[in-house]
Amino acid sequence: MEITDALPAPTTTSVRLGANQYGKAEVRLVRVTRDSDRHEIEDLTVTTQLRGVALADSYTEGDNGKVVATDTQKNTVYAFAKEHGVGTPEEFLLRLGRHFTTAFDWYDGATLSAEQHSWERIAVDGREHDHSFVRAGRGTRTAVVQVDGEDVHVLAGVTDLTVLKSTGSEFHGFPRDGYTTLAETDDRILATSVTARWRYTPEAVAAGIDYDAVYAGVLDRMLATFADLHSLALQQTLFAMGRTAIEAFPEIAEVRFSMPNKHHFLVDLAPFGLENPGEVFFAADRPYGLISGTVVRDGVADAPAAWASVPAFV
Ligand SMILES: O=c1[nH]c(=O)c2[nH]c(=O)[nH]c2[nH]1
Repeated sequence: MEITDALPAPTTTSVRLGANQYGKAEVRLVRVTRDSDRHEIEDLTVTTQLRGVALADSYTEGDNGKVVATDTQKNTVYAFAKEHGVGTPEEFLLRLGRHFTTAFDWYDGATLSAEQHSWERIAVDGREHDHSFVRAGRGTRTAVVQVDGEDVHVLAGVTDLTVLKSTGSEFHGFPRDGYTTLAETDDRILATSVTARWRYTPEAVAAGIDYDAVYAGVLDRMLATFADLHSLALQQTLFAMGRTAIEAFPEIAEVRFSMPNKHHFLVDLAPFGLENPGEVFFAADRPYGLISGTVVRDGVADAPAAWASVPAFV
């Protein structure tokens, strides 16, 4: 049998384009308002979806004459954040929706959606910090108990403790080679999602620990240190956060951290005739720097059994 015999006979099947829409999904927008030393941050994930019968040709013929590029839609989100501010997600989306459907009158409709990521100011000594924030919810508390023969180890911790400071962070002085493009900076956003686990000393475990109180105290001190330390690198912030926990609580033997460096890139608004002096950022989700480290109280014995099967660093 020849191969051609196996092909179906030609038919008169016809197809048509059904419902469709297109746009940019999950535009990560962070807007810093820095009119005074007390910064405000607004953080949205925005999705634009545009529709119109006139768009059919783009699907059926490859005719892009009426296709406002999804890249343009993304730029519009950032430029509008600069030009008009953000405000409520509803009003921000209304502005975008009106723009797309009036500036390009062939669009019959649009679906604009947003998730708002809520931040609270970090409180330091009862005072709300001007430019350091923690995601509402303050992370998830974790605990591990290891029984190893007669020994009992207790690890406490937190994960997804997402923090951001809109200034008070620099990064420079790093080696440059032929592959280095990163610009040195003396003012950047520093943001991370802290995973920390701390081990209590066996003596403290035996004597009894007010686990709730230490957990709350460790979080308060770590957050205050994140807020107050003028950071030269996330590595430096990590060490200082571990140090403050160990200094404040004699029950703690060591702290292990994993901290993704959640990069925020300044959006280049110059092509749209707009300046961007540290106000509108693209919050990238990957790749991210991953900074891990352990801070250890001098003089305490190592306890490898405490960490068995617990990832040292995530
Ligand atoms: O705080 C930082 N530490 C790094 O090691 C690093 N590397 C990088 O590209 N940016 C940063 N930021």
